[in-house]
Amino acid sequence: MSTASEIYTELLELKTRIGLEEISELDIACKSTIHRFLSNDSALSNIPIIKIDAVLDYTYERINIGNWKDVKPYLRKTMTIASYIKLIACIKSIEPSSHLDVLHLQKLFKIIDHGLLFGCPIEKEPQLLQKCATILNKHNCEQLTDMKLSSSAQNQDDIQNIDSSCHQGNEIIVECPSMEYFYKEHILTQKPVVLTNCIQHWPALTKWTDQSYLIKLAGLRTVPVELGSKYTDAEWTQKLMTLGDFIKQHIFTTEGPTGYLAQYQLFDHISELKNDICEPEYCCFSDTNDPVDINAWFGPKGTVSPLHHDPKKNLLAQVVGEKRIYLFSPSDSEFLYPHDDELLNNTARVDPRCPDLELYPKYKDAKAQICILKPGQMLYIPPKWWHFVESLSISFSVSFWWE
Ligand SMILES: O=C(O)CCC(=O)C(=O)O
Ligand SMILES: [Fe+2]
Repeated sequence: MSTASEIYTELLELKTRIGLEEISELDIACKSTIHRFLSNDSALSNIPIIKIDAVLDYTYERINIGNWKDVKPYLRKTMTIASYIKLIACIKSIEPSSHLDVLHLQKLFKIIDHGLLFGCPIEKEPQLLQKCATILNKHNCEQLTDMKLSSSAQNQDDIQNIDSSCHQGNEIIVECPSMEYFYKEHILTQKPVVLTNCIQHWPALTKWTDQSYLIKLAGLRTVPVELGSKYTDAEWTQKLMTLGDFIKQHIFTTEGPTGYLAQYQLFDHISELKNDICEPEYCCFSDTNDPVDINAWFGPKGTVSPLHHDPKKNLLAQVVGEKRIYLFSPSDSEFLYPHDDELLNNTARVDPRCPDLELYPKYKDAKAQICILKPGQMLYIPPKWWHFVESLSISFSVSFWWE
């Protein structure tokens, strides 16, 4: 295990990758704090943490005023750079010959994750904060193995123990189709399909069934979690917590509100996890050069994504556990009673598990395709197809959205 001073040295090497051009619009006082750090090795000891905190507080406030999409990139870049400086300053304040303990690591990962959640990549080193996290992880993985889980055997069983009487519905399953077949039969015709045998090689398929692997790799990392049974409920909310706390409080207990790490770009945040998955080749059938949006969906048994549709093509890969999915064609929209509200008009009012035919009589004309997605399978959901997703066990899925 490395000493604080060795880690400090390694982290400091990344400093040369930071340029000031990208934050030239920044307020002069903040800029001078950052500039002092960048221009002189020894200057760091002269910058009290309180000054860096002031830059972080100022930037955080500016970022959180108004609409997220209107935030100026220089503010989010400042958040990234100031988080890096704070990280360096914090390590510098630890006795150089000592080893980092869990409390140190907790504090340091909080700084990195705050920067990743509110900042954005800087040009010359888009992976700046991810690299810092990798450096800390590499040197200190042993520390994290001690974080014991209070998992009961029963909950572990939850991963595998599915009611085998669930019928397979009327979906089609195709074994690893050729690129040509998939393009002609599914992309062009916009027909959903369950694909088997396409992701068998993913390390995630074996690694992620072991929660202690996720805890060891990323237990101290902060992630956003949705709380509440579904996003259409009034009491639904979101919270930031560490992945370790999420696993302990929401994966291995059934008390309290359902927690769902849903629709989150976890692989941009924790880059080590990306090595466990692989972007499917079918995503190359694209009309743009935009990167594929990869999202994680990790939760206990009983998470529900209400009936909704998305604008992009989607391959939903099931890694751990099973999900029941109801699909409806876009031509069934009028039978599903979409909300009128602009924010929710891609979401239907009907719950296909127990449709209220008095309230929603036209639902009787809708044609559901139901499938149970199993580990190692991938469901292709064409753009605008309605889908309702319920987890039947502890579940980890990865979605690939592309245009
Ligand atoms: O798995 C889920 O809960 C929902 C997935 C979904 O809606 C999607 O991938 O677009
Ligand atoms: Fe969706």
